[in-house]
Amino acid sequence: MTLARTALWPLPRRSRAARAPLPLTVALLGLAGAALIILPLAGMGTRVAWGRLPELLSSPSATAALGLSLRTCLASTTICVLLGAPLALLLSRQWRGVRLARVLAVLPMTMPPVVAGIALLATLGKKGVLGGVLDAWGMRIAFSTTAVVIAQVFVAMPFLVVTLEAALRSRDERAEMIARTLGAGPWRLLVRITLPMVGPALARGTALALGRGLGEFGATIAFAGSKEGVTRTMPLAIYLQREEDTATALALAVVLIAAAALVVGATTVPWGTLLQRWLLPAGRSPAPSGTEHPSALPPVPMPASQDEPALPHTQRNARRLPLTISFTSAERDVSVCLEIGAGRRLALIGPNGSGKSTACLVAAGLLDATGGEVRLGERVLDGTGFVPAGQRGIALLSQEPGIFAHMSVLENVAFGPRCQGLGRRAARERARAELVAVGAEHLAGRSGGALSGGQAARVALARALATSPRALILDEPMAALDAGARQEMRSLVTRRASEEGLTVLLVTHDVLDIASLADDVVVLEAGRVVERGEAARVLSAPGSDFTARLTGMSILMGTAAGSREDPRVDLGAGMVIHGRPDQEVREGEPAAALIPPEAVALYEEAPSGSPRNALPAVVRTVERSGALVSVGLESGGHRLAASVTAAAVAQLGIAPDRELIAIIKAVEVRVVPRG
Ligand SMILES: Nc1ncnc2c1ncn2[C@@H]1O[C@H](COP(=O)(O)OP(=O)(O)OP(=O)(O)O)[C@@H](O)[C@H]1O
Repeated sequence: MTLARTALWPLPRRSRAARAPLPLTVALLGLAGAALIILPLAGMGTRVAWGRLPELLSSPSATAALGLSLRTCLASTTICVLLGAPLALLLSRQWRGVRLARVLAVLPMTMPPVVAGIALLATLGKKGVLGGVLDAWGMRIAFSTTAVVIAQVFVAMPFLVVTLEAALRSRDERAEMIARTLGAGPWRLLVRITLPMVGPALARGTALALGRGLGEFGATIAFAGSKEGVTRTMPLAIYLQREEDTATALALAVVLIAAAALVVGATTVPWGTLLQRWLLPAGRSPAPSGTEHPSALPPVPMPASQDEPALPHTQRNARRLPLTISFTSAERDVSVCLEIGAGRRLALIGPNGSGKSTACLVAAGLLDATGGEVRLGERVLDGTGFVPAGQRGIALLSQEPGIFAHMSVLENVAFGPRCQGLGRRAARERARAELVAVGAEHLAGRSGGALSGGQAARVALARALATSPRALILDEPMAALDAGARQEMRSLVTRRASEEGLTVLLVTHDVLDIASLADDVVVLEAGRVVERGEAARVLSAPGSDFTARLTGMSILMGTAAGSREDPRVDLGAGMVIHGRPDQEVREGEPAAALIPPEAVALYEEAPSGSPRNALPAVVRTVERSGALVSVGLESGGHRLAASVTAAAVAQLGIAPDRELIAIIKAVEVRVVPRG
C-alpha cells in the first residue's frame, strides 16, 4: 500500500508522466547552449599537461599568483560580507531615494571591469580626488595589494548585495513581529531572527562574491597593475603567461575553474536544511521533563516601569488587570474603544477588514494608537508615552504561529525569557516548565520547522506565556487548525488563561470559540463598534446582522451534566438537552448546547416514542429564508431557531404566538464547555 501511494504521489521525478513535454526544437537549442559552455572547457582540457600539474603549480610564479589570489579573495570576501550585508539591509527597507540607491548598488555588476579600474584609479590613484590626499599622508593605494582587494570588493560586493537584498525583501516578516512582541531588541532581532532566516541567501551571495573576486581581471590590471607577488593574481598570471609559458597558464586556469566550480556548487547546497540537520540531529533526545509543574515556573522579570515596579510571579498571578484599547487610525478608517475587565475574556468579531487585527496590533505595540490610549491596569502603554512591543506585559498569538524554524522548540520558548534578561539556563528551565504546562514537553528537542499545525499552536502559546504576560491577544490562532486540534487549543487557552489570571482579547470568526471561551463580545463593522455585551446575551439575542448571521444556530446556556456517552445541558426549570455522544462534559460546570436550525423539527403535539429532546416552545418570528422558512421560537426563556419548509408552515399554522413542540435531534446537538 505504501508503495502504491509513494508511486502515485508525489510523482517520481523521472516519471515520463510527471514531465511536461518540451518541443524538440527547444530541447535542441538548449543542448546547443550547453555545448557552447562545455566545449571550450573540454577543449582546454585537451591542452592541459595533466601529468605535470603538481610540478607546474609549484613553480615560483604559479605559487605567488595562487597565494596572492587566495589572500586577496579572503580579504575582499570578508569586506563584502561586513559591508555588503548592512548595505543589503538598508536597501531592503523603504525610504526616500531607495530605488535610485538600489540601481547604484548594482551598477558595478554591469560596468566593464576595466572601466571600474579606471574609476578607482581616478579616485584613489596618485592624481585622484582622494588619492592625492592619501598620498600626502604617505598612503599609496594604487598599484598595491590593497588596490587588488579594493578592485575585487568593487566588482564582487554587488553580487552579495543583490542576492541578500532580494531575500530580505521577500522574507516573511511575521517571525520578526512575534520576536518583537517577545521583547527582542534590534541586535537580537537581527542576529537571532533576521539573519538566520536569510542565511541561505547570505551564503549564496558570499559564494558568488568570492567567485567573482577570484576571477577579477580588468579592474585589477587597470587599478593595481601586474607585479609578481604584489598584484599579479591568478587571472593576470594566466593572461600574461599564456604565450611564453602556456603549460603553467593552463595549469593555473584548471585551478581557477575548479575553484569557481566549487564556489558555484556551494551555492546550490541547501545550507539551511543542512545546518538544521547538523545542529538539531533527528535522534537528539528531547529535553528531560516531567518533573516540573506549572506552579513551579521560575519567575521572569517584568519590564521595568516607573509607576509599576516588577512584581514576583506569584503576586502578579493574583493581580488581574483591566485592558483598555482606544484609538483612531485615519489611514485604516478604524476607530475603536475596547474595555476588557480584569481577568475577563473578550471576543472581538466582525466581517473581514472591519479592524480586528488593527486593534490587536495597537494593543501589542506594533501600531501607534493615534489619538487614543492603551492602558493595562494603571500603566499607560500608549498615549502620553509609548511602551514598545515586548515590554508591555501583553503577549500576541496570531493565525500564523510564527515558530522560529531555525531554533529548537525549547529555544523558541526560551527566547522571550532570554529577551527579558534571564540567563540561558534559567530561561531554558522556564521554557521547559511552560512546555509541560501546555502538554508539549515531548517536543522540546524538535526543530521549530518540524511541527504540525496543532503542535505549533501549542508551542506558540507556551512561548507567549513564558514571558509572564498579564494580557493575551489571540488574533485567530486557531483558524488554521482542524476541529479536533481547535477544541484542544480552546481548552488549553481557557485553562492557562485562568491559571495565569490573564485578561484576554480574542479575535475569531467561529461561534464555537465565542461560546466556549468568551465572557464578553464586541462586534466591529467597517471599523466601528456596532454591538457589545455579554457573550451569552449577544449569542442568544444577536443585536447586529453580523452576529445573527454568524450564530445561525441556537445557543442554549446551562449547566453540564451526564457523561461522555450521554452529555446533557440542564437549562433550568426542568428542561434538559441531550447532546451527541463523545463530547467531554464537566458535571456541574457551565456549558452551552449548540443547535443548528435544521436539527429542530416542529410538531403540534409530542410525537409518540418519547423523543429525548422535546421542548415546549412559542413561535415569536416567522421569516422566509430562501426556499425555507426561519422560525424564531422561545422556550423557557431560551431562544431557539428552526428551519422548516413552507408546506410545514401551512400545515402547522405557524404564526407568532402559536404554541408547538420542538423536537431536536440529539446527534446534531454539540455540548460545549464554557470555561
Ligand atoms: N498595512 C496596512 N496598511 C493600510 N491599511 C491596512 C493595512 N492592513 C490593513 N489595512 C486596512 O485596515 C482595515 C482593517 O483591516 P484589519 O486587518 O484590521 O481587518 P480585520 O477585521 O482584522 O480583517 P480580517 O478578518 O480579514 O483579518 C481594512 O480596511 C484594511 O484594508
